[in-house]
Parts: sequence; structure tokens; C-alpha cells
Amino acid sequence: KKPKIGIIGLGVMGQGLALNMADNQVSVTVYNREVRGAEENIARNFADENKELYHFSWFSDLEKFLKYLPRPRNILLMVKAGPAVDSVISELLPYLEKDDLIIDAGNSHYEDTQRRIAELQNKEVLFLGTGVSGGEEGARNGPSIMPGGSKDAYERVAPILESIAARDKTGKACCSYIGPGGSGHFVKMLHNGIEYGEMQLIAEFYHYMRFFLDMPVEEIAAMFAKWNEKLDSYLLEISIDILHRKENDELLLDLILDAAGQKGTGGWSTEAALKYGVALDTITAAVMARNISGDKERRTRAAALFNFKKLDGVLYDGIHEKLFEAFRLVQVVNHSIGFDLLNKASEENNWELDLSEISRIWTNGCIIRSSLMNSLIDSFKDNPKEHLLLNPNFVKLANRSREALLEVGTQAMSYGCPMPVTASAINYFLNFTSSQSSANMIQAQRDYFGAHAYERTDKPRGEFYRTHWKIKN
Ligand SMILES: O=C(O)[C@H](O)[C@@H](O)[C@H](O)[C@H](O)COP(=O)(O)O
Repeated sequence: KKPKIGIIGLGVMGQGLALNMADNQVSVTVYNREVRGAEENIARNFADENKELYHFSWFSDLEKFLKYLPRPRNILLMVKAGPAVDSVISELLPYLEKDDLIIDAGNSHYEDTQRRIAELQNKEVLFLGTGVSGGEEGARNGPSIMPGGSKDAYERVAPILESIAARDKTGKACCSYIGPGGSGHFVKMLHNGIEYGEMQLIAEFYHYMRFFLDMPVEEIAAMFAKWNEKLDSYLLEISIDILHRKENDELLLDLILDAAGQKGTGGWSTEAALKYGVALDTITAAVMARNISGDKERRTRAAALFNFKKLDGVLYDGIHEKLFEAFRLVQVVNHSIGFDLLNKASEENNWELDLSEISRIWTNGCIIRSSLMNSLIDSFKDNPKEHLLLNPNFVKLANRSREALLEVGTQAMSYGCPMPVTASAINYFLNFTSSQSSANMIQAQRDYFGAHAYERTDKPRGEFYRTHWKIKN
């Protein structure tokens, strides 16, 4: 059967997508470059290993692979984001023809995607910058897919991408056209940004409960499981598994070094927030927590120098409920911040992002799937452009849990426990819900030392005034 699509890059994700496509009767051919000196041929091995299940036509010769694909070609790249994508594209170009389509399904930076779309447009080659979330498991059995770029190109491969995607609770594919340009990769980047915030939130609550409230690991796992009856969060679910994992008699977690890695999407989210002037507190705090975690040697020295007397937290009545309410409100704040940047970037780039639809395709297959995500579908349907903290559903929740958040967050830190995402959520929430901020002092100081001028409360916005501060009145 003639292949409908060709996959380049047979790493974990590439192999998962190829098998997933075969599961869904999509005829797919695969290519992986020969690794110099490597005995094994990755593409042949992949086809051999799976020949019981499927017949995969495989190639390690790019020209033969491209000749084998019917015109116009559909080519999906699953290679490492960055220069590798450009070098594969430059290898492909001499062979590509009008209306051939390249789908970049890696975690590429959205500005690289915009550049590649423009470069290939000159050659009438189509390009879809496509976010794929769900890791190995997702790629194999149903990821969440965020394609951005030419709408026509999407229409052409929609049957393939939608057939392999996870299903939402109505059975609909967690895959739909995101928008033009690099919008697909931008949306995936913010998916990961929110993911960073959620992961750090779980990590710091676990750390506080274990080392400051002296709760046994089993009890923390049981509590997370209780919470997850309501939150239905994939990240909480895997964290419960992690808390149960032993190596010999030891908790495997205690053998894992507390220095977090990152591949960039979180940091890129913060860069985009700076570019679009959006406050991205929780996500930025999560990125910075990973940065400082990597500083193990100096932290260890500092701990010896500043050996604070650790205050033992008290498991007073009602603390469990307060921990849950605080956790859930931080989740809401973290999501509201991520979606706020999506909204702003959509405006600035005329992407017309549909936040309700994005919430829907994030309800399954992806890493941040949760019951909160389900509730966002309607929240954004009712108020497509509104900040979640101004949405009636969340105003009620936030007013109910506000006290618990302030209490848990400040208490944890008063015991000496770092809570970067919780603390940044508290500050963001207090800032966002303050009609009068302290920024008038900033404006006065800027005008004082830099003649930067300021707007006045008794004059129209946009009119700027100066004060000659040295001349005493
Ligand atoms: O949505 C997903 O499936 C994951 O987010 C995926 O994209 C990947 O695991 C990232 O590499 C994680 O990001 P870090 O490596 O920066 O933690």
C-alpha cells in the first residue's frame, strides 16, 4: 500500500508515532539516517522488531525514502529541536517539490518555526510547526497534537493526525488546527510552561509535607490520591506512583539527585512573557527553581553556613483541607497565567487562538491533563478573552480558598521551606486583585532619577507629566 506519510527520526517519539499510525491503518514509511560506524541500522531494526505486528517500509537512504513517497509528500520530522531541524530541512530541499509538506513535531522554538515557514514558502513547500505532548506513552497510544501553520496543509493531514491523537471525553480527537505561523509551537511551549509550574507545585508541597510537617511518605501519597479524586491530574497521578517506588528497601526518590534538568520550553515561555509584557510569575518561578536546584554544591555549602533551626510544622486540625485548597488555587493561578500569555500573544500575532478548543485538546493525551482543564473548556467558551481570575467560576473558588493559600504558603516559608511556585502564586494573586498597586512609587522614582515622566490619576491615560523633584515646593 502506498504510504500516506513518511517519518524522519526514529527516536522514542518517532517510533511511537509510527506504531500509533500503523495501529490506525495509516500506511507509513520510516527513515533514520545511518549513524557512521554504527553496526546497527536503526530504521531496519525498527521494521524488524515490529514485523510481527506491521510491515514497515524503511529507509536509511534519504533520496530513496523521498522517491518512495507519493506526491505531494507528507513528511513528519521527529528530530531534536534546534539546528538538527534546519540541517534535515536543507538535506530534504534539493528533492522537494511544490506542495510537499514538512511537519515539524519536535519541541521547536516558535520563532524558528516562523522563519522556516517563510523560508520554505519561497519554494512553495508547506510547513506545519506541530506541538506533540504526552511523552513516549502519548506518542504510542494517543498524544495531544497542536498543529500550526498553513490551514490547507493541516486539512490535508488532519485525517492522519486526528486518527492517532488521544480522545477527549466525547470521543473527539485531541488535535485541531491551532492557527497560522508558529502558533502551534507557541501553544506547545506554554503547555510546557504550565507543566513546569504544576510539577514544581507538586514537588514543593511534597517537600513541605515530608520534611517540615514530618508526614510519612505513604500518608503524603494517600493524601495526593485523595486530592486526585477531584483534580484528576496526570502529574499528580505519576507523583503518587513515584512516592510508592522502592529500590531494595529505600525510596527511589531519595536516591535521585535534587538537580532538575530542562530543555528550554519553560525558559522560552518566560522570554515570551518579557517580550509581550505579561506577568508569568509561577512559570518563571518554576524555571528559576530548576536553575537554583542545579546549584547543588553551593547550596550545600550555604546550608552549612546558614544552618537555620528547622521549625517543626504542626499538623493542626483542618490543615489537610487547607493544604488541598491552597494547592488547587495555585493550580488555578498557574493556569490563568499561562492562558493569559496565550491570549496576549494571540492578539499581538493575530493568531485568533481559541482557548476553549486548546483546553479541550489538553484534556487528554498531554502531560497537563486534569479535571481543571476540562472545566476550562466552558470557562473560555463563556469568556473567550477573559482572564480566568475574573471568571465567575474561579472568583468563587479563589474567594473560598484565598485564606488557606495565604496561611499554607506563609506558614511553610516561616518554617524555612522554600515554596517558589506557591509564593509567586500568592504574590501574583495579591497583585492581580489589588486595584491600587505600589507602582506609583516606581513611576515617581523613575521620574526622579531618569526624567521618565508619569501618568496622573487626575488626567487622561497616555498623558505624561514630569516633576522637577530637586526644586522643593
Ligand atoms: O508535553 C510533553 O510531552 C513533554 O513536555 C515533552 O515535551 C518533554 O518531556 C519536554 O522535554 C519536557 O520539558 P523539559 O525537558 O524542559 O522538562
